[in-house]
Amino acid sequence: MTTDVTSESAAVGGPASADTDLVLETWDVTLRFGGLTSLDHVNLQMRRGEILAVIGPNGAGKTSLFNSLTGAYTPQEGKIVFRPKDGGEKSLLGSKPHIVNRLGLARTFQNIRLFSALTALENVKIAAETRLKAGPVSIMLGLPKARKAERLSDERAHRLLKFVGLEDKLNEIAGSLSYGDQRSLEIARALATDPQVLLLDEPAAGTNPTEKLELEGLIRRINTELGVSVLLIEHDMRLVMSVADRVMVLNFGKKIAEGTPSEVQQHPAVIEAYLGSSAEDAAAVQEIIAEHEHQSASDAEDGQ
Ligand SMILES: Nc1ncnc2c1ncn2[C@@H]1O[C@H](COP(=O)(O)OP(=O)(O)OP(=O)(O)O)[C@@H](O)[C@H]1O
Repeated sequence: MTTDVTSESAAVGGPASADTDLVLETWDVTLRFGGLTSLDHVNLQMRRGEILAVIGPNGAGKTSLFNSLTGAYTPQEGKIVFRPKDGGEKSLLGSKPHIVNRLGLARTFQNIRLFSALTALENVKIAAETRLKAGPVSIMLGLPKARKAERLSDERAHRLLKFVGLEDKLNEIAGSLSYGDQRSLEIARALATDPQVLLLDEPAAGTNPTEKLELEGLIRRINTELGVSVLLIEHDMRLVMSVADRVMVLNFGKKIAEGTPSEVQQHPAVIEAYLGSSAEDAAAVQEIIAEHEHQSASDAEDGQ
């Protein structure tokens, strides 16, 4: 059974309430692979402008949810709706990934997918060019419209690479960059398509502590400076708890809890879900408990 720990639990699974501006919403999304139910009636409500984290033990269904939102998978049941900022709503269920991207959702992947033989700049320019109005013929003929589009995508790529901290590595081959830099490059490339929602699939995986701190700052700046809503899958609990406005927890394809980081980290169903899972997840639960104890100690001090 879903345990909602937000104060707005009545809204879960129902239609968008008039006073909540939801950018992305799912109703009862169910995805099956043969006899395995990877997502089981999942209701997601993402507010415009928020950083929403999706956590859960290995195999909980997090990537399946991302794949369903971005068109890589088509759930057998349910509804997925995106509400662009200029109004209206678009059904995403069954849409092709490039259509979903054009509508305003961009993602990164758990396993980095860059053009590893191209430079950092070229990787981002290719993504920026998907937003160009110039057609292939005008690009081939070098018509003024195409030259202008080329200049704009070049400027955009430079700006974004600076934004993610790769301005000194523009001309380095993507495959030769450090793991952390490749993750930043993937984020720049996703941002080049000008998304309203950015989906980050385990961006901290494989990064060192310094890179994690930089990533934390970057996610915040994407949210506040670029005004992009961020949906984040992450195993690193410290990062999740520090950066997310709200957290949704999946286990065995079901939503088991949802709320602010402090609400979720105190939730028995969340602790229970993580106990007995992989070593990585067991470490995560230790982080949750330690964070909670630290918070309780601070609250006690504040109360004195
Ligand atoms: N293409 C697929 N074919 C068959 N089963 C799949 C497929 N994709 C996901 N699954 C199954 O769905 C379940 C959820 O997997 P998913 O990758 O969504 O979990 P996750 O929470 O992202 O896990 P992790 O944290 O390990 O990445 C798993 O049992 C997985 O084996």
